[in-house]
Amino acid sequence: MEAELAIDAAGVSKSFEVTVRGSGMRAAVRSLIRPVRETKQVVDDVSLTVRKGEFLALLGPNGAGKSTLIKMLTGVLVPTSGEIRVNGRVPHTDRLANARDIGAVFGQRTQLWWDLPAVESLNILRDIYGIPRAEHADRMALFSELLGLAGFWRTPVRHLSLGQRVRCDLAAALLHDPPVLFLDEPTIGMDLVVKEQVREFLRHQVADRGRTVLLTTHDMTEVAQLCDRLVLINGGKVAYDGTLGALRAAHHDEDADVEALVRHLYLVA
Ligand SMILES: Nc1ncnc2c1ncn2[C@@H]1O[C@H](COP(=O)(O)OP(=O)(O)OP(=O)(O)O)[C@@H](O)[C@H]1O
Repeated sequence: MEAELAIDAAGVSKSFEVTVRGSGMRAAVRSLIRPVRETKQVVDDVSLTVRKGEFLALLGPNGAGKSTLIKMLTGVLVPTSGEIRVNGRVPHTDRLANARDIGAVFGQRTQLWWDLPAVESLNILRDIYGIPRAEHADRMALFSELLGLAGFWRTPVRHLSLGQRVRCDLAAALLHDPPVLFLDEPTIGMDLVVKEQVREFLRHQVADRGRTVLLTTHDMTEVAQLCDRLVLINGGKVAYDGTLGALRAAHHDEDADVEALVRHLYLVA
């Protein structure tokens, strides 16, 4: 892998074995007695390289295969075929070392302990990662300031609003200072002011801290504001890989609305 690549995926595919059921009671009973299995191709021969310090948007319609791809890049899922290197490692075979060098936020699901205040989860993560206390205190102070956590991080996670909880998840993902950050719909459920605060935080993470970020989102304003490059997945395949500028140029419209351009890509891909 070239030294400047944070992520290098070559010909990656993922399929799942699923049970096919017809509709109606009779079909449901038949499927219990003799289930019909079929292979569902969810990610199909995806090749993708991401340079260190790049802010990449991974876009695509619902069910396109984005989360499945991220789960393979983080080592949660094993590809059916193809090769993945993240920070030079194969994520699913070197999970422990990989976990030290990546952070991940899945907006729909928390990684924090549900019954504990977020600050306690962050303290447990400090011990798991072996972060020196002074470093931990500095990062906590910074995250508290930039993400506005102090107002609610002593509340049990289960009592937090979605937007509050995801901000705590972001702090947890970055606590061990990983060079690569995976964000799967991180601003879901956030109000306008908090969204802007989180975007500013993410900009700082890339511009000042040099992190590599791979972001999936359905919010095209976010993409236009944050990302250097868009990779669009449709039906498990890469349908577009390039900058927003190149996409606009291809449409001969420098001011074209990013949402309209991406919608067009969804339809033609
Ligand atoms: N474990 C699984 N078993 C069977 N099918 C699965 C599994 N996980 C995901 N899928 C299917 O794979 C497809 C892609 O799902 P995925 O979650 O990767 O999509 P996505 O692009 O992240 O969508 P969204 O934008 O809605 O979050 C969907 O059709 C989904 O039902």
